[in-house]
Amino acid sequence: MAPKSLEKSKIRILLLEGVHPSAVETLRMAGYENVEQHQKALAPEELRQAISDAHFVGIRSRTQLSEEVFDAARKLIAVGCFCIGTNQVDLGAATRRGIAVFNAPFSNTRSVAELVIAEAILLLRGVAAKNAAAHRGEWQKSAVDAYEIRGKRLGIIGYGNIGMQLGVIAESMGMQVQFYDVISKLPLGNARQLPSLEQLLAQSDIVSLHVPETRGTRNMIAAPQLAQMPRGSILINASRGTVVDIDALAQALRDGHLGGAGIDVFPVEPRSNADEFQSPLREFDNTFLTPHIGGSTVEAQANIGMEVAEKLVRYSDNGTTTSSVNFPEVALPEHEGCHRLLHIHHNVPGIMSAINQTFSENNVNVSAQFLQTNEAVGYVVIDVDAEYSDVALEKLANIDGTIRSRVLF
Ligand SMILES: NC(=O)c1ccc[n+]([C@@H]2O[C@H](COP(=O)([O-])OP(=O)(O)OC[C@H]3O[C@@H](n4cnc5c(N)ncnc54)[C@H](O)[C@@H]3O)[C@@H](O)[C@H]2O)c1
Ligand SMILES: O=C(O)[C@H](O)COP(=O)(O)O
Repeated sequence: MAPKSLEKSKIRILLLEGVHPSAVETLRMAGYENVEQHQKALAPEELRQAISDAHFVGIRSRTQLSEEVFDAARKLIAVGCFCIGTNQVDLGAATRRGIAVFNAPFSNTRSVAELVIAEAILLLRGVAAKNAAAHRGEWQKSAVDAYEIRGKRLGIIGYGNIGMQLGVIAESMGMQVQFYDVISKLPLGNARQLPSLEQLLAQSDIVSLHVPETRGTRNMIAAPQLAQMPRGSILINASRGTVVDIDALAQALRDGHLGGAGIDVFPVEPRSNADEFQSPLREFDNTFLTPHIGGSTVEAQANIGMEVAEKLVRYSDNGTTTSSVNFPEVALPEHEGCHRLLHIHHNVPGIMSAINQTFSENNVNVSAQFLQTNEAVGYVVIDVDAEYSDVALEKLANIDGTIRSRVLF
């Protein structure tokens, strides 16, 4: 028997890692009351247990949703990443199971850019080291190696949402902004795109990283790249910990080649605030080491809570996938007066004709149809008269290439 539209009270939502209360409020306002919240990431076994009967899960950057975890998540319909990065989710595994993944691509960008600007100012003034010394009772009043940021060259690696915003703020403070990106990007203000990473590194006083975690960005800043940076320059990384070779950075600081660093993300981060933070960078006074808080402001978290919860609600209520990171994007109208069938299938030829043929053979009256595909999956949404939805859903579920189907009413 084909599955029925679930009552909202039966839709179980699991929120991990202290997702902001604005998410719960947004879900409740939309009628979703069955929400289980955890302030921390769960250990792997606990996670598999907790996710086993969840229809939606909300995570931040710490929870790893691997193939194994998805295997345990038998009822999962969608994942909400209440953050920007989605590298913690095996997107291929989610897609193969017909699980949509959403994130919040904009809500914490300003918070990251502000932190980077603050660190750039304080590192160029030598404040990190002078502050650490003062805490030990040392008085280091001196103008040696203390600079304004005005007129200095800021090199941004990854000119996306955060990189662009950072560039605009930095330019308003008098910095010369240049960037390197794998894609040609329209520069904002007077920013300049440089053709190679080497050029950017060699020509910047401060380098700030804003790339995602991918195979191509792994250790993109290692010993050879650090050597290309001018003596006394500053490195800031608030992107992902895998992007910088931390041992090579420690060596560059030890040698005095770099003037300082601001590092917010680490190759290995403590699982919780109760665990010790271990890093070869702890010995250096001229570094800011922050616990992955680039996006951790009250404003950002509240906005992210609302933004991602709204996306989950829209997907659950009417099938809209706008801004999904792994699903074809379909923005759908209301479906009052009819039943809506959602069909997620492998993107292979013949599926649409099979659907249309079986509907026509069974006299299913279709009032609207929406289709979008990406290279992996097709997503077709079909509005039918209520009396046909049982038979239509059953037929849909049996079409070759079907990953998943459900009905909304
Ligand atoms: N520290 C934090 O708390 C925090 C907060 C938010 C985001 N982040 C991280 O910052 C990253 C960037 O965020 P965003 O919103 O600007 O992302 P974005 O997708 O808008 O921009 C990323 C940019 O990097 C470019 N890029 C990708 N690979 C590259 C490469 N090998 N070399 C040069 N450029 C490359 C892309 O073309 C794109 O322009 C996120 O993926 C996330 O991992 C961290
Ligand atoms: O990807 C992000 O948005 C950041 O890394 C923030 O992650 P967090 O929500 O775990 O702080």
